Amino acid sequence: MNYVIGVDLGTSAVKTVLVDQQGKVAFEHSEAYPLSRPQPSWSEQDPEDWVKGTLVSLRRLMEQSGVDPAQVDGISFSGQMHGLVLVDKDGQALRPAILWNDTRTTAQCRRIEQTLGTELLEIARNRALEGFTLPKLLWVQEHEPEVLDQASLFLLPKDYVRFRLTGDYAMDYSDAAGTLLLDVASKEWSVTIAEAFGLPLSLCPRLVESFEQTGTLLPEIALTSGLLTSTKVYAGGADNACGALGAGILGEGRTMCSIGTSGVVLSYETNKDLNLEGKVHFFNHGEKDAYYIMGVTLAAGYSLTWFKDTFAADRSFEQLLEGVGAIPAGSGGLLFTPYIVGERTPHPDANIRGSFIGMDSGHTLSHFTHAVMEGITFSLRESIEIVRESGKAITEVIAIGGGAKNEVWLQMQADIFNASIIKLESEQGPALGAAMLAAYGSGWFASLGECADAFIRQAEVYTPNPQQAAIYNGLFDLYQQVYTQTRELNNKLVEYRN
Ligand SMILES: Nc1ncnc2c1ncn2[C@@H]1O[C@H](COP(=O)(O)OP(=O)(O)O)[C@@H](O)[C@H]1O
Ligand SMILES: O=C(CO)[C@@H](O)[C@H](O)COP(=O)(O)O
Repeated sequence: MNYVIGVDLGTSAVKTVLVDQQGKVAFEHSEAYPLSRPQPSWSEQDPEDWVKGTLVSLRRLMEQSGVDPAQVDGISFSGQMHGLVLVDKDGQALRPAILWNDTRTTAQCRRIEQTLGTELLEIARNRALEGFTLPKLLWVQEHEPEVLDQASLFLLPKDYVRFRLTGDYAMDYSDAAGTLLLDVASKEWSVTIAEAFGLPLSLCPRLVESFEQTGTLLPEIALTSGLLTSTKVYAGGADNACGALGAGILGEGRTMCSIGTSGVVLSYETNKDLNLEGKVHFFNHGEKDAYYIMGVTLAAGYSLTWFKDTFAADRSFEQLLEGVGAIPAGSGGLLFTPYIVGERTPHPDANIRGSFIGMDSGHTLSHFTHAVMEGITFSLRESIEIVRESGKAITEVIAIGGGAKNEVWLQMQADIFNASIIKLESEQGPALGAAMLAAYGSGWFASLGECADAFIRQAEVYTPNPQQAAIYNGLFDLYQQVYTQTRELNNKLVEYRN
C-alpha cells in the first residue's frame, strides 16, 4: 500500500494525516503552538514554532504508523491564509509572522483604496481588508522600514514551512490570491499594484499550481521527520481551498461551511468575471483555473475557545458542550455576536467587538455556551445569504473544521441555514485536501474530481427541523440588528482598549 501525507498548518495547531490510496486517513497527529497578541488588534506567531511543530508531527505520524517511508509517494500542504512572513537573502525570518486575524492595518487599507480606487477590485478581485497580506506589507514599510529593507522575499505561512523543508521558494495561486498583489484572472503578480506602493516585484515568490512538485526533502529534514530525501513535495494551497478540495467542492452549486479558528462559507465558482463588488472574497481554487467565493467570520471557533478558556478553563470542549443539547433555540433570550477580534463578512470593521445581549439571572453556563454557538452560526448565515443573493441555491452544505465534531452544532447549522448539513467521515477537510493535492500530483488520479470521488465519504446528514428553523429566522433578524445598534458604542470604546 502507498500513502500520501497532508499537512494542515492551522492557526491553533499543525495537523498531519497519512492517507492511503482509498482515501482512508490511516493515522493523524496534531501539534499545537501559541498565538501572541502583543497589542490589542495584533496577532502574531513565531514561524519557527510552525517548523518545529510540523517536524514533530511528521515524526510522530511516521512512528505511530510504522509505515516504511519509501511507501510515502508525496507530501503537500494546506496553510492558514494571508499571514506575512518576511525573509532575508539567507531565508531567515525577519520578524514574527503577522497573521490573518491581525487587524492593525486599517490605515493601510484606506491608503490602498485611495491609491488604487476601482482598479483594486478589477485586478485583485477583492476589497482591501485588514487581514490580507498587502496591508501588512505596507504596515511594515511604514513602521519598520529597516525590516523591509532587509527583506528579499515575502512568503505565506505554509510557503515558509515548505521552504524550510525543501530549500525551495514558491507560492501557489490559491494562497497568492489572498495577498491582494495577484491579478487573480490572469494569474500573475500585478505590476500595477506593486508599483503603486513602491514594492519591488522581486519580493514576490515564483508562482505555481497547488499540485505542482516543488522539490524534495532536505537531508536534515528527512532525518528529523522520518521521511526520505527522495520524498516528493507538492506546493499545496490556502487552507480554505484545501478545505474545499477535502469537502469535494469541485463543481458549481457546491457549498461548504468550515468552523475552525475562523468560520467560512465557501462556494465553487467557474466564472472568473463574476463581480459581487467585494461583498465576499473571490479567490483562485486549488484546481486549475477554477475559483471560489467565500465569506469569513473572523472569530468562529475562536469565540468558543475564548469562551471556554475564560469561563470554563478546567473543561474539555466535550465537557463544556455536554449540556447544550437541552438548551432551547434562542438560549432563553440570550444573543451573542462573535466580533471579539473585529469582523470581516458582512461587516469589514476592525473596531466592532462582541456582545452578549439579554443576560438573565436564570442563565447557566450551558445557556452562554449555546448562545456562543448560535451567534457564530448566525454570523455564518450572513455569508450564506450573500451567496444565495448572488443566485446560488444553497440547499446542501458540507460541514468541516473542529466545529463539525459536535452533533448539536451540526443540527443547529441545518436549522439556522435552512439547508441539509452533510458531515463527512473525517472533519479534517484542509489536511485531506492537502493529501489530495499530493495524490493527484503523484499521478494517482487523472483529475482532482476523480480523487475526490475516491477519497470523500459522507457519514451523516442533518436536515432542518421546520419549527426550529422558523424560530431561528426570527432570531436572525434580531441578531442582524446588534451590529448596527452597537457600532457607534464600540467606536467610542476604542480609546479604552489597551
Ligand atoms: N469537540 C468539539 N466540538 C465542537 N467544537 C470544537 C471541538 N473541539 C474543537 N472545537 C472548535 O474547533 C476549533 C478548531 O478547529 P480547527 O478546524 O482545528 O481549527 P484551525 O484549523 O483554525 O486550527 C476550535 O476553535 C474550537 O472552537
Ligand atoms: O483569513 C482566512 C481566510 O480568508 C482564514 O480562514 C485563515 O485562512 C485561517 O483559517 P483557520 O486557521 O481558521 O483554518
